[in-house]
This record gives sequence, structure tokens and C-alpha cells, in this order.
Amino acid sequence: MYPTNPIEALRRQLDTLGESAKKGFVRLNTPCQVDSLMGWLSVQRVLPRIYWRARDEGAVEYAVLGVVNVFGSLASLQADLAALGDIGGEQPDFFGGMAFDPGTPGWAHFPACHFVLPRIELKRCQGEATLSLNLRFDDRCPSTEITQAHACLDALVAERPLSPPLPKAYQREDSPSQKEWTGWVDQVTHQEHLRHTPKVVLSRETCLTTSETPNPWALLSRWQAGAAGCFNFGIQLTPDEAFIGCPPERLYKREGKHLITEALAGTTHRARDVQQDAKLAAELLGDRKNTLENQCVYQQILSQLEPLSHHVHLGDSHIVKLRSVQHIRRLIKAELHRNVTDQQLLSALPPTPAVGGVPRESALAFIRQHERHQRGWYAGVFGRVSHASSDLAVTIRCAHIDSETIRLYAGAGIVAGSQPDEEWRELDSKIADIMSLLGMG
Ligand SMILES: C=C(O[C@H]1C=CC=C(C(=O)O)[C@@H]1O)C(=O)O
Ligand SMILES: [Mg+2]
Repeated sequence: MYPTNPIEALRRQLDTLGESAKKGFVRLNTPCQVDSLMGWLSVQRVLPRIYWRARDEGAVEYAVLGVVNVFGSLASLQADLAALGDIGGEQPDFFGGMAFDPGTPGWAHFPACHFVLPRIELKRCQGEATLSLNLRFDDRCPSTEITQAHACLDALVAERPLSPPLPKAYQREDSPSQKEWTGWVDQVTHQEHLRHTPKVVLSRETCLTTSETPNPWALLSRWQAGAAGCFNFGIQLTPDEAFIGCPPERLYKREGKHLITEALAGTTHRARDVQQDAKLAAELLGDRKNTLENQCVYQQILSQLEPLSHHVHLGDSHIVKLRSVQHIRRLIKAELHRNVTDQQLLSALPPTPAVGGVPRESALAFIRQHERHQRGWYAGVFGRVSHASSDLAVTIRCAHIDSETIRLYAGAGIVAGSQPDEEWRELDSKIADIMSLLGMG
């Protein structure tokens, strides 16, 4: 269908780029054919490698790699969004994420905040794929920029099919142990503690060790196939390490001044039988402990949005059904005040009480004091930011993978009425999908 090699087509466009085009941000595009974006990403040598797809039906799929710019802070990202917005013309998409708690050391190769304007984008929308090359001429020498762009094109490799991840023998270790977990839940649900800190989301790291871990993109591709209604993300900043996930939770989506966010908290499992499953859902909606978990989230989001927006609307409680769990969700819509930026939203909203707690600082203090594992980018933020629109997920239901270890993370909101054993089982339900893909189900 496309007789020209897409890389060749981009090279030619680059060579004939007129002087007038060399200002601000430039995106060169060519149609291309691709089977699996993850299969393409998996064989590339250029870093970083990033995959992103929002949870909505028909959402655009992005596989991006290399960098034109890197941003290590929200302030620098926002300054660049503003600078490019002032120049006008086409605007880029920035991809990246943030750690759960920038105040703690985090994961070795994952900065507290890391967003990139990628060099190469492979995008698929309604079955049509486009390969793009991004360039910048406002902050650098044009000839150097063109040389670097050529080098990145030269490094691209043809897509190869992903081989399915094979079950392996993993050694499992949980931190905390169930015994420690019980002690923590008892502490958080003690009357005295609840008086000043009504909710703490405690988490567990499950370490699976083996001689050789599966290809993260093959794993994500399989995971995505069974995770309808979830975001899908993957990022490789270093060659032998990846962070992937299929989170059901949206931090926010902004289209111009329209904002959509949500309180997703309160969990039960799924039943095979349809009637039994509906009964579980009805019980969840009426359950005091689970309703309280959700209430803590929407109340804090509403109060954080108050100074930033008007016409804030809280939707009804409803059930979101996923493969292994069902959750209570309430959607929140708002109109942002003029000049409210993504930097402000990303400074105010995360970590929401779906992953942190209420009040935020005292819940974080409990987590910092007790959890020995580093949450890193688990329960942080991942997504796409641009001048016109942004969409970001909360990074739950995720896995950090290096050459010998897969680390799975799950948290549970502890409030008045939480029972240690039930909450421990909730953690297992939350990692059930990925565990079964690994042959550990
Ligand atoms: C913190 C997690 O889930 C949150 C999102 C939905 C339901 C939750 C709950 O019921 O506890 C959690 O707040 C996680 O999956 O690691
Ligand atoms: Mg819960």
C-alpha cells in the first residue's frame, strides 16, 4: 500500500526541509504499516522507549523513542509548553511520568519526574499508522539538529513479531510479609490513629526472581489483550529495565479547559456466575468500608480542584468491572480557570487518596516510616501532556522488570472497618492478572 520505505520518506523530507520550516517545532510525517507497535518498540536500540494508550475505546496508540528534549521537573516542562505555544504552529506531545513520593529515594534509574519530547513517534489511530520525526529549531543549531535526526532514523530497525512470554519457575518474596501487614493494618485502624489519619493506602512489593525475565513488551502486549477499560503504558529508560502496566485509574484528562478526573477506590473480586457477580457489585456499592475509601478520594480531589476551577460536578457511584476485580468509581468534571496549567494540576492532584491517604502528609509519613520497599513510579503518574490536551493515568497494576526480577506492586486503602486478612486478599486480586500471565495464577 505504501511503496516508499517510511524511513526513506522521512530522510527525503528532512533533506528538503526549507529554511522557512526551520523555526520552533517541526513534525515530519509519513504513513507506514505496522502490525504491533510493541513488536516495533521491542527491537529498537534507541532509548528511551515508551508505549502509551489511553483507556478509551478507539484511543490513539503511541510508541515513541529517542529524545529531542528531556524535562526533569514540572516547571521546566511547563516553561517549554508555554515557549512553544507562544511560537504557535503545530505543538508536540510530551510523554513521561512521576514517582509516587519525590521526597524519597525511589528507583535507581527512574528520576522523580521525567518527561520527554520524543525524536520518533509511531502512532496508530483507527487502523492508520503514521511514523513521525520531531525536530526543534528554536533552542539549538539547525545543522546539529538535522544531523541528530538523521542518526536516529539510521538507527531504526524493522518490526519483529513478539514471542509469547513462557511460564518460568519464579521464586516469590513479599514485602511486607502477611504478619507485618496485619500489624500495620491494626495500627492504622486503631481509634487514636483514625482520629488524625482516616485513610492510609498501604502497599506490598512482590518480588519474583528467575534466571531470565520475559521480554517486557511481549508481556505488556499479552496483558493489554486482557485489560479492556485500562490504560496501557511501558517505559524503558535503560536497556535492561522496564516499567509496564495496565492501570484502570485516570489521574485526569484535560481538553483545553475541560477537566475529567475520578475517584476510583473500593474493591471486591469477580464471580464467574453472572448473578453472583452482580450481587458482589451491589454489596460493594452499599458497603460502608468501601464507600468510605471512595469518599476520602473524591472529597480531597474536590477540595484540590476548588481553587483551580469552577462548575465542578461529582457523578454518581458506579461499578467498574475489570478481569479480576471490580471497583467503585465516581467521575468528576470541572472547568478550569483561565491559565491553570498541567504543572498546577500535577502539583496538586497526585498522590490522590486512592494511593496515598488522608490527610496526605500524615498518610505519607506512615508509609515512609513503615514500607521498606521503594514505591518508585508505582502509584505515581504516567501519560501524555500537550498544549491542547493531556491525559494521565495513576500507575497502579504495574510491574518493574529487570533481567532477573519482576517486581509487582499492589496497595489497599485502609480505613475504619478494614480487616487485615481481607485487605491482604485484595492485594492478591489486584495482581492476579499479571500473575496468571506469568504462569503463577
Ligand atoms: C492502590 C491500588 O488501588 C487503588 C485503586 C482502586 C482501589 C483501591 C482500593 O480499593 O483499595 C486502591 O485505592 C493498587 O491497585 O495498587
Ligand atoms: Mg480497597
